[in-house]
Amino acid sequence: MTQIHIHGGHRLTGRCHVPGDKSISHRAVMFASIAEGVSKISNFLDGGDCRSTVAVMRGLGVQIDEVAPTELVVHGRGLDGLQEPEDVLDCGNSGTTIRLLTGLLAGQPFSSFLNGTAQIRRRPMDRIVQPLRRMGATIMGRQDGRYAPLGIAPGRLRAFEYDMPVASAQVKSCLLLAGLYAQGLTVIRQPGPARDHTERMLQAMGAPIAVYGNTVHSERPSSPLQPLELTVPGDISSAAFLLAAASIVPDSRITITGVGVNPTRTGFVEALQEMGVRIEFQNPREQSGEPVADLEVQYGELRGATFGGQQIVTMIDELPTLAVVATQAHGRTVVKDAGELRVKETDRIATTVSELRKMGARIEPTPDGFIIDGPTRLMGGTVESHGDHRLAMAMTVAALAAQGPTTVYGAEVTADSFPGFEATLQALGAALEVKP
Ligand SMILES: O=C(O)C1=C[C@@H](OP(=O)(O)O)[C@@H](O)[C@H](O)C1
Ligand SMILES: C=C(OP(=O)(O)O)C(=O)O
Repeated sequence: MTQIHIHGGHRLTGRCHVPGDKSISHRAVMFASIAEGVSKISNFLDGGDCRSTVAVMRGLGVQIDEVAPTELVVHGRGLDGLQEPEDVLDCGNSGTTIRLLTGLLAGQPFSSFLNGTAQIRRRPMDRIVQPLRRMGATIMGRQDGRYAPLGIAPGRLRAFEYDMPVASAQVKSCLLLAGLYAQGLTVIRQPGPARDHTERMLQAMGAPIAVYGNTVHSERPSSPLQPLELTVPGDISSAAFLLAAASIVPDSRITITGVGVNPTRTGFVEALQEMGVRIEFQNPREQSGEPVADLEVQYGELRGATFGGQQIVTMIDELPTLAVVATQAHGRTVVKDAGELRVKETDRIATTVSELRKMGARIEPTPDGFIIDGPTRLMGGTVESHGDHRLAMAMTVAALAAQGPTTVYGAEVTADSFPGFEATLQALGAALEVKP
């Protein structure tokens, strides 16, 4: 079990970059697989979750060449070219992989079986299975389709209209993909603006995806999808750990280059700004249909704030890290409307509270979030990841601002989404070492 040993209090300075965006990397490989022709994907995220997607697409008969770990060439097989897999498709720890793939596979003329780790088998799948069944899909799973493993029978789908009960880009994307294989026009209404990488990428490939505010339409393309030539922007969800660290370790000032700043993903940056952190967007540009900028952040005085409503979906994966920052802010920080945190890799409300309390934080769980009172002088100690990459990295950030040394156990999971996390922090001046 990998451990990270951290000595807090060393300021962070300099420039760095973060690996490619996880959400965009997953989608690029999946969508390139059903395009007609050869796609080139650069700055692909070479992390555990996206490697699961590559393995699954290979299992469906797609040739994917790794020119380098972050440079992929995908030989698209066209909309109707996927092949029946010979074995169960292993989605590893990745919710995005299993949920998007189920939508893609529900309308195929062959059977497939999807599974993952024990962690994936605990996460809810009824949110996709129920609407897909309404489209005519035949999907089996434990507890009537609530949990993986999932078995998908050959299916003919019909379009439908659906009001999503939760703001989830995975559910939306799953249904839009199913819509590409359904007869008629599928209409999806989302309660808030969840990340829109699926819409942007499929539109750029020529798919008939139309967006009207929070409503998205999908239907069967009348011509083949065009292949991609795409450089994946840096992952703002990975940048969040560095932004947080620089915000709470005195005298820090860093610049993170090439970060994707799609407005459906910038909630954490806006939250930090609301708490008083100075963050500058420099050199704004567009890269492969996504907005990108360099982000400069510096340490400063922080104040507590309240976050809820539609802002939550734009920073859902960053909320454990926001809790860490809130321990250093003056006054009370409240996070509400974030019940979705309970069904991620771990129950992130419970695990964030239990681990931060070990370092002396004043944090209370609520059914749909947490309440943090600050500022608190965090004390170094022994904490664990619970097998959750976001938690391992959030606790490392807490340790950087703490008094005395900290050990984060179970830290091998940082590579699920941010390979090079520890080395990036070391290069910025953090005092930490990794023990395998
Ligand atoms: O679509 C995506 O790429 C993702 C959507 C979010 O999940 P939900 O759709 O369950 O909110 C997020 O938590 C996950 O890390 C990636
Ligand atoms: C929730 C996450 O991912 P997934 O749902 O793809 O497992 C995450 O990366 O924080």
